[in-house]
Amino acid sequence: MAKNLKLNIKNTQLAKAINLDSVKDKLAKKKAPATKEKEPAVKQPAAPKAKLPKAKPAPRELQETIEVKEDTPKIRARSRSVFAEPEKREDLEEVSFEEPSQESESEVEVPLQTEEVEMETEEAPHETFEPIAQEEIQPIVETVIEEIVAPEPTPEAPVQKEPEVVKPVVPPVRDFEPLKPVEPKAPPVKLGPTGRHVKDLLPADWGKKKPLPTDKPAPGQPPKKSSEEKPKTSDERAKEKTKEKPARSLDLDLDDEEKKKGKSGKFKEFKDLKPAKKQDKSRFDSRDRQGLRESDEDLRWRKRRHKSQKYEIEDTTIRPSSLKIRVPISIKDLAVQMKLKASQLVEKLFMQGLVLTLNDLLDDETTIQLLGQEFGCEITIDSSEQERIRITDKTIKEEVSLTSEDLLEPRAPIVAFMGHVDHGKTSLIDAIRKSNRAASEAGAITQHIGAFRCKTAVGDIAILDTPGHEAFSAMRARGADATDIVVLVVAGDEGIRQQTIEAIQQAKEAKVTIVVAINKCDKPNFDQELVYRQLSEQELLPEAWGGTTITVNCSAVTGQGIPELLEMLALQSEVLELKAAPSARARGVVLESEMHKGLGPVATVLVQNGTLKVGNSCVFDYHFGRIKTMRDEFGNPLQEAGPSTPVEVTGLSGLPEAGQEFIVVKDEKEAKIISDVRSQDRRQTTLTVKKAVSLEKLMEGSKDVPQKTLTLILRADVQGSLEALRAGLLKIDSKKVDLNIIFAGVGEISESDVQFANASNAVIIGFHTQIEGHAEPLIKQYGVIVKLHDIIYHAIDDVKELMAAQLDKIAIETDKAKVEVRATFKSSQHGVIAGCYVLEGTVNRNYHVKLIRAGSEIWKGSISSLKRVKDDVREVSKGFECGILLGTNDVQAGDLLNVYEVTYIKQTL
Ligand SMILES: Nc1nc2c(ncn2[C@@H]2O[C@H](COP(=O)(O)OP(=O)(O)OP(=O)(O)O)[C@@H](O)[C@H]2O)c(=O)[nH]1
Repeated sequence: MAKNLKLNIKNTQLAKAINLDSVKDKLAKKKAPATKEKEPAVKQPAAPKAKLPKAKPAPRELQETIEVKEDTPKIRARSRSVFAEPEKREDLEEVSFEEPSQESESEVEVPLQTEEVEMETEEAPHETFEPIAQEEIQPIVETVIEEIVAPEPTPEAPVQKEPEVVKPVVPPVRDFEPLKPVEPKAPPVKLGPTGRHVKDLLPADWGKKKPLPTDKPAPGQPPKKSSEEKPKTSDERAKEKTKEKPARSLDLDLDDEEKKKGKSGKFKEFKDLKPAKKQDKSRFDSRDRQGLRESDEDLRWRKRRHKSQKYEIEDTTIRPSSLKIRVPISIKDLAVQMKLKASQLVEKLFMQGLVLTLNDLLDDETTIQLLGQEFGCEITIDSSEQERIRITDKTIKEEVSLTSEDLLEPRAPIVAFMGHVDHGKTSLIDAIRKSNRAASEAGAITQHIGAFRCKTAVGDIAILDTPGHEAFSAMRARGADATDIVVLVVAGDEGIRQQTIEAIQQAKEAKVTIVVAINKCDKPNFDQELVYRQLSEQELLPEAWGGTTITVNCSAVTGQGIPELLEMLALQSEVLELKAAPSARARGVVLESEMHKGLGPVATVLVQNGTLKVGNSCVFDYHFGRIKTMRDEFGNPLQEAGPSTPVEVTGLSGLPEAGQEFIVVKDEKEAKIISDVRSQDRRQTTLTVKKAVSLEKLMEGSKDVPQKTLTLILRADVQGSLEALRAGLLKIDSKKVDLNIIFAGVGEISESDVQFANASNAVIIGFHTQIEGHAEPLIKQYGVIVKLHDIIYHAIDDVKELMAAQLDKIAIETDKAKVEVRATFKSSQHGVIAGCYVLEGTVNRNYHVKLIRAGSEIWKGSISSLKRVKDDVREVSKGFECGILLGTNDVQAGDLLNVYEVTYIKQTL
């Protein structure tokens, strides 16, 4: 207690002294902040003077104190109050008694108006001193004593007030600003809405590097240095005023160095290199106001980070250690999958002796796997899709042979009627079907493959009527492939002809049973023996002659022998043990296809195994479809078609080619996948073939390349006719003219066909088709040649003529007369005129002349003018004189003129 009392007394005395001093300090602080070291020295001598009876002279002492502490920075007093020890908390209390109005005034002052602040701080002591009388001071002292004597002074109370006092003194320092020593005498600054001072938001060199153009030195005064021309910040002004030299910013140091070094200094050079950047920095915009502007250091750091990140991305490319790919694959695609550059693969392949480009295809598994090993990647070949498309690898016969006997049932034979033109195939089928198809056929030639299912006395027969003309060889071959039995129709009055022989060969190649129908037995010149002999020559020895070949004499007109023929077919069917599995998925072959205007692609298919149902999803080689409708040969709708049934189906994605196989798959998606894969493979194959062909042509080019080309566009009503036409045209053999079919399609000749023909200078050949109404004006407009035919060999002959027309005509020279030049006459108008005498023959003015001098030809050309005396004449005969004007003036007396006629003839293919 005693100790506490003693302390209280001391504190009381001190408080009295400090009370006065605090007033002095308060005034002094506003004038100049004191240093921390000097403060005790100032305060302690003031303490004994701070007695209450001697309160009156206090103002004078204060005045003296103020004078003494004039240079003492005010901030020291305040910063001390913040960090003061607990026993010196009186100072803090004093600070709390400072007039808030003055603090607030100084706090709201704008730093750039430093002069005004200084003026206020200088005048403040006078203003404060005069109104503060002794009476006013006394109660303040008492209050202070009471507070200090209080039994439990709360140390937090002054601390809570500290931020209010200190906050304006210590300016907020931005991270990117160079740290500056806290300026003791820095005036309170005004903060912006962002909590930062405007100065801090400005670039460090803002306002320093751009002297105002109007800032010229006053007359008579020395010109200011560049550094002096810069607007001074409040900090600089404070430094100048206190005449202290604290650590300066980097910019100022550099400026000093620049002054020392002159214009050749490094800093100067740097500034010169980046003037634009400097100019940008001097801008002050909303980004600066919001504190979003990045400093140079920030930008440099960002660049460094960006660079390092980039490097890391390149360096950390993750390459697969194993891959599963499909073959064939292009080098480009393989590189993408291996995360490599294509050039790297090309380089490795080159090292292995393979010169390839990016788009070349790799299909050799070993090469691909070796390539993968070079880059540490294990490559396996994905054959799942290849297996998928191999669903038709097994033939239908193989598939049936592998089917369980329980599932197999006997099926109707598929019979193809083949033979020479007009030997009576269609008539014979008609006799069987009791229908008459031949009457409606153009040129009495069967142009389309037909398919029928006939009910006969011996059972059902599926009949294919194949065309007889040679152009249909391809179709016939396909017909033979799809059939079980070939009925070889031979007219008994004519015997075997060329196309009969072809049909025999195709049937033999297809290993199909042959039954010979010797037709037209009703004719008087029917010769059975002749046909037997010819058959035996073709290694088809008739049964009648001890062979195995079945022959039947018949007549389509009278119907003679037709039942025997059907019996023979049934017998052969039994021998062949024709069976199929109706419960299996349907498989078969496309016989015909055409584009129907309303139905789209329509195909005639022959079901060979299984049962085809409406709604089945099928793959037609590289086309697919879902069976929408199904009809028989009479147009009757069907819901399903069993083995050996030809039907017409719709719902296809495209127009399948005759002879292509079809197979039913799980669903439409599966069908699409398979057709897509097949299309892709086909494209690649086509590209390879084209490349090879072009290379071959290139090699042949040096020998004999056709100089002329006839370009064609083909249109036919159905796919079979189109192929037959194309096959017939491609058979035209010519070394002089090349035939180029740029498009072949089913349907009418359209506008686009005409435009295409015009663009490619092509001729359009229409076979069993017609021209669309809109296309006709275009044909006239462009002058495109369009040839329409219903008979295939007429179309082929027409094309041959067109090909021949492409060839240049051959000039043939025929000697007509011999003429001697006996004199020459010069004409100012025409040149030299030869005065001639016709030795032999007749000279016509349309003839040509060879000028012979001393046995050699010196000129060759046409006669420009032929005259008798002064008259132009058409001809001059032997023994007459005439004047001949040639195309040359080099004519002399004694020259001979060989007169000849030039005629042109067409070349043949
Ligand atoms: N006398 C007689 N004439 C027949 C007989 N069969 C066919 N013909 C005639 O022979 C001609 C040709 O008959 P088609 O049935 O068109 O002959 P095709 O073999 O089908 O001819 P392509 O369709 O060109 O292959 C027709 O005029 C028939 O009338 C027959 O048995 N006796």
